[in-house]
Amino acid sequence: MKIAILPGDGIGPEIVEQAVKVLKNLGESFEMEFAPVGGAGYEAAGHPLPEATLKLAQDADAVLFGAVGDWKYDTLDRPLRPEQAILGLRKNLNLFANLRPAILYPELAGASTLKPEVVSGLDILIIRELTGDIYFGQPRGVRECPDGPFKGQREGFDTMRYAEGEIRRIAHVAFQAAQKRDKRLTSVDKANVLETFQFWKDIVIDVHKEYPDVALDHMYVDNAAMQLVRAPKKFDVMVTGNMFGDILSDAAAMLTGSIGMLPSASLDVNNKGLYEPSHGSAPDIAGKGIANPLATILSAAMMLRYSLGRVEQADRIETAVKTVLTQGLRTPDIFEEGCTKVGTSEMGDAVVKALA
Ligand SMILES: NC(=O)C1=CN([C@@H]2O[C@H](COP(=O)(O)OP(=O)(O)OC[C@H]3O[C@@H](n4cnc5c(N)ncnc54)[C@H](O)[C@@H]3O)[C@@H](O)[C@H]2O)C=CC1
Ligand SMILES: CC(C)CC(=O)C(=O)O
Ligand SMILES: [Mg+2]
Repeated sequence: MKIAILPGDGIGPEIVEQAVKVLKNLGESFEMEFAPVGGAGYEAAGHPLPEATLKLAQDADAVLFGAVGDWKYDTLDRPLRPEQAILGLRKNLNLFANLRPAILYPELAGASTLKPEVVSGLDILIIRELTGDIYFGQPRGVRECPDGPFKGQREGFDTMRYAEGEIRRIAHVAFQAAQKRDKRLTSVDKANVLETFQFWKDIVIDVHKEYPDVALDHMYVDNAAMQLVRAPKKFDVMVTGNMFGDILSDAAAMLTGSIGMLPSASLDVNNKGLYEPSHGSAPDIAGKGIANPLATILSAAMMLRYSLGRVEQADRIETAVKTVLTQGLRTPDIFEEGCTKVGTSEMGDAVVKALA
């Protein structure tokens, strides 16, 4: 079984190192091959997604990804910017279904910025469509404004679009996920303003006919953002488009105590996938040895569960993460009085030690 390991930039290499350490201590021999991606890809091969890296990802059984991006690349032409690597991987591997489970470990109830009673017991699943929407829609660019009061000036523009088949397939993923949980699905849209999301809503309602056992409701994205911090436990599964899902899942991350706790799986139709923490490359803390590696370690667990058919191994990792939290070990982002502050590598070592 071959895993492509793409550490990327910033804290990417530090946190991926911990997940690799955990994988190597499970008592199974996974073939792992490393390749540069993002800014590291640009430095190594002049492109954020070098051909060899893409081929490795395509040929592997699963991809473990760190994060890409650094402020120093923000002035490059867009096709050369590090973020194009993760967008390119998602598109080339058809990873249209992004699963972001926001679970609050009871030990971290006090680490959340929200009151413990608002978040304790939280277990929601955000399903984000990942290969469509305004992130990929064409045309886009900067042009001369053709009309209106700003005619003749430069304007920036992007295109929001969703094809029927794109909405149907993510809706099926969401309904099926809800069937395995509390059978409640909230579709998040902006149908009151956007044509694309009225269409989204209509298609989700149509797909619902095939899942009568799931209770479906609809919520505008602005209200959803508010409800996520007001009463997050009311949600079971949420499904939404690429941009809204990007934003809402970062908000949901804070319900779990830190964005360093939120793993993700990005899957194709056959459950082949790329696994990465939901956060970015955190250049502000890179190289300091303080990044929380748990989201990445939990992403590796998702990889074992969804793509590699090693459910028991995934369970072992998730139990080990619970154990280290019970032991009171905390990276600075989730630190509270009375706990033991540890760095990235110490946290990785502790998870390895806790593997039953
Ligand atoms: N999938 C990817 O590779 C993604 C890449 N990015 C890129 O990452 C770079 C930084 O973006 P930001 O907006 O700052 O988002 P970010 O998620 O990297 O960081 C936001 C804040 O969260 C903190 N943080 C993130 N992960 C953490 C962890 N594991 N432990 C402790 N603290 C953590 C950071 O220190 C920062 O204060 C940009 O270049 C951006 O484009 C952003 C999101 C996703
Ligand atoms: C860098 C972006 C393309 C992605 C992002 O913010 C995300 O996937 O959460
Ligand atoms: Mg994001």
